[in-house]
Amino acid sequence: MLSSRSLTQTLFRTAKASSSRNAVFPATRAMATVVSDLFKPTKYGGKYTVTLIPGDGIGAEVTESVKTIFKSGNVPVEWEQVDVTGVVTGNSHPEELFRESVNSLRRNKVGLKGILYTPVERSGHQSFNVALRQELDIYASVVLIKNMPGYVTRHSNVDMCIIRENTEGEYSGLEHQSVPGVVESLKIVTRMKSERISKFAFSFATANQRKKVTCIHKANIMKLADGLFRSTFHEVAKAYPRLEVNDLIVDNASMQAVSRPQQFDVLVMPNLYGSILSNIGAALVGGPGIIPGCNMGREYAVFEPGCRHVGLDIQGRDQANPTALILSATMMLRHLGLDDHATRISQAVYDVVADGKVRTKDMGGNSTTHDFTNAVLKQMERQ
Ligand SMILES: NC(=O)C1=CN([C@@H]2O[C@H](COP(=O)(O)OP(=O)(O)OC[C@H]3O[C@@H](n4cnc5c(N)ncnc54)[C@H](O)[C@@H]3O)[C@@H](O)[C@H]2O)C=CC1
Ligand SMILES: O=C(O)CCC(=O)C(=O)O
Ligand SMILES: [Mg+2]
Repeated sequence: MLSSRSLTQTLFRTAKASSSRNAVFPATRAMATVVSDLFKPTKYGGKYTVTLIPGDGIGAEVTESVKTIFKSGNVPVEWEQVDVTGVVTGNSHPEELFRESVNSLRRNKVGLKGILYTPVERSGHQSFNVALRQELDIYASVVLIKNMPGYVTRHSNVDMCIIRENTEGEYSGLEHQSVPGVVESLKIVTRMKSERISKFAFSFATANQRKKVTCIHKANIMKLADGLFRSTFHEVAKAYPRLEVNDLIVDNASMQAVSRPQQFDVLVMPNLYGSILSNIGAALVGGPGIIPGCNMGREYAVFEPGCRHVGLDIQGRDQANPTALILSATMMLRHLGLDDHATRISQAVYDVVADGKVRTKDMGGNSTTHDFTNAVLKQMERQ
């Protein structure tokens, strides 16, 4: 097994800024440029087998988009699809399918995933999304928040990377009612996991020629838990004297993110703050439909939309923006060393968005998921 040192050294080695056409959205490329000597997924018959979890809500529709694009682009990937769902109905066996998805990911080491629904009201139903991250120890969530060329939003020049501890913190799932009316919810923070995610963030920043790493916390209130996260971060920072380092309380960071997001470069934080800031960040540059993401560990990598939205309200309407999943899929291709395929597809997506004629509703247009997919296919043919 590779050490976490070799992991972070090999993970994200690429230039942040580039004027080349293929680097229109360089940060996404940077995030995804994973030198694939890390997990060495196996090719059978010239193809990689990748676990595919479409997920609930809009999952089936955006997954279909990716499948169509991969097929048309002759991408050497064979899907092993597991239709695990968080929606509980009378006849389904959600636990069995969940186990099947974990086993498939253990075999293949790489997965592409939509989002699984977690009912708010139902007690005793743990989030499969969270359980998957914990079981596979895919501890680093990486989400890039960057303006898409040609798509104008309130802020320009936003380019920040949110690195989020993915396996503990507020998502530990340890809650109990001590006596009726009194609930204790445990937030677990460990030195080991704080150190590991901090090292990941610094290595990522170094490999991508980024300048600054900011730790986000609430150590003024959670003095022990976030205090440990923050002090561990500063301890790790000593090994990276070339990087500018600071820390910020999460409340202030949220305000700064909506008023002056350009000040942020790489941010590292505990689990829940990562979820909230990823959502704030998405809103800054175009919404959850365009933000790709990945979950990285020492042995496995699972790529999924960075904002992790289910989209139950628009399920089955051909309305979802598939960009977030397509770009997550191109990150996965770079992880597999299939850079040419990745660039061809991601460039087509950026061109379609920049052109502005085919845009889904969330981006102010009237086009359907199918329209967008077809526009990407046409653009790929033109290249
Ligand atoms: N409710 C759940 O089961 C889960 C929730 N979460 C977390 O909770 C937060 C809130 O989740 P929900 O309330 O379920 O949000 P949601 O899934 O209802 O999404 C919020 C809004 O964004 C829209 N949207 C999302 N993805 C889109 C796309 N690709 N194209 C077009 N429109 C899109 C949806 O239609 C919806 O109007 C998320 O940020 C996520 O991190 C994460 C996993 C599961
Ligand atoms: O899995 C869920 O239901 C919620 C998880 C979440 O908020 C996230 O992954 O950002
Ligand atoms: Mg979330």
